[in-house]
Amino acid sequence: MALKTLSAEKAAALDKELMSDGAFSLDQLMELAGLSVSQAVYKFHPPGKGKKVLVACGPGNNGGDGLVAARHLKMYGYEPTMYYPKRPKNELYERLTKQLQDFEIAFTEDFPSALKSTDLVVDAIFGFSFSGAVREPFAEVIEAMETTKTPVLAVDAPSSWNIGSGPPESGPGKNFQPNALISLTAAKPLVKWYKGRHFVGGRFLSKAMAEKYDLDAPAYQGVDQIVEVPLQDQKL
Ligand SMILES: NC(=O)C1=CN([C@@H]2O[C@H](COP(=O)(O)OP(=O)(O)OC[C@H]3O[C@@H](n4cnc5c(N)ncnc54)[C@H](O)[C@@H]3O)[C@@H](O)[C@H]2O)[C@H](O)CC1
Ligand SMILES: [K+]
Repeated sequence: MALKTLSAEKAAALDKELMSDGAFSLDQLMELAGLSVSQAVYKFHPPGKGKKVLVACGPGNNGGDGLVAARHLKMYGYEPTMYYPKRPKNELYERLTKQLQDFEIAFTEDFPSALKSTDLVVDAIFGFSFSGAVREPFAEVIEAMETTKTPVLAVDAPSSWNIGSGPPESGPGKNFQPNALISLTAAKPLVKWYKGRHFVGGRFLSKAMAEKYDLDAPAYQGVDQIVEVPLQDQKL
């Protein structure tokens, strides 16, 4: 079965529609997205494999998903450390950051050093609104994720990849191949170039909305917020 994907433009339009006609707030969508990310971490890298998780957050909502996920990970018994170098003045992100501080979650400004002692990295730097060449300080972070032997789980997209055409032809991210990916709402066309384990999450799509955007609703089981996509179904 071919996997149906959502372009960057359609993903942005769907996001907007969920928050207008769909009557969701961004807080709700981000909470569900981040909860899905935390479940994907648990499935891909259960605490028994190592509890230290370095969560790299970018300046937009992809970074917001990382902030939410970290709070849930702490609840599950992980020891998250946050790398969050660009913090726009935004009430939602500020509240999520305050929650993490209250949960005594550490923040670092030195990604390369933190990477040396972590068991897993969550890449929540860029999602479907990324475009162009990576600007600092994220270029060096992407280069570090590209070469590390530590497993990396990417949120919605491997950061630096073009949503439609995959890894960049040159520069940071050219050889970035995360070990796990959680697509939110639906896979993006970049999954064609992706080789690792793949989860889908973001369990907030009505049947009508899925049909309107020509998406297959994932077969979520019970209380799960994620579904794993078998490799053979990843063909586009
Ligand atoms: N419906 C859903 O599936 C939901 C998904 N969510 C998550 O939101 C992101 C998309 O968030 P958005 O704020 O639109 O953008 P990004 O986080 O991808 O990035 C924007 C951010 O990055 C900066 N930027 C863009 N290009 C570059 C560059 N080349 N170099 C440096 N910086 C760059 C830009 O200026 C912005 O600051 C989606 O992927 C999901 O993860 C929601 O949480 C809920 C609903
Ligand atoms: K990402």
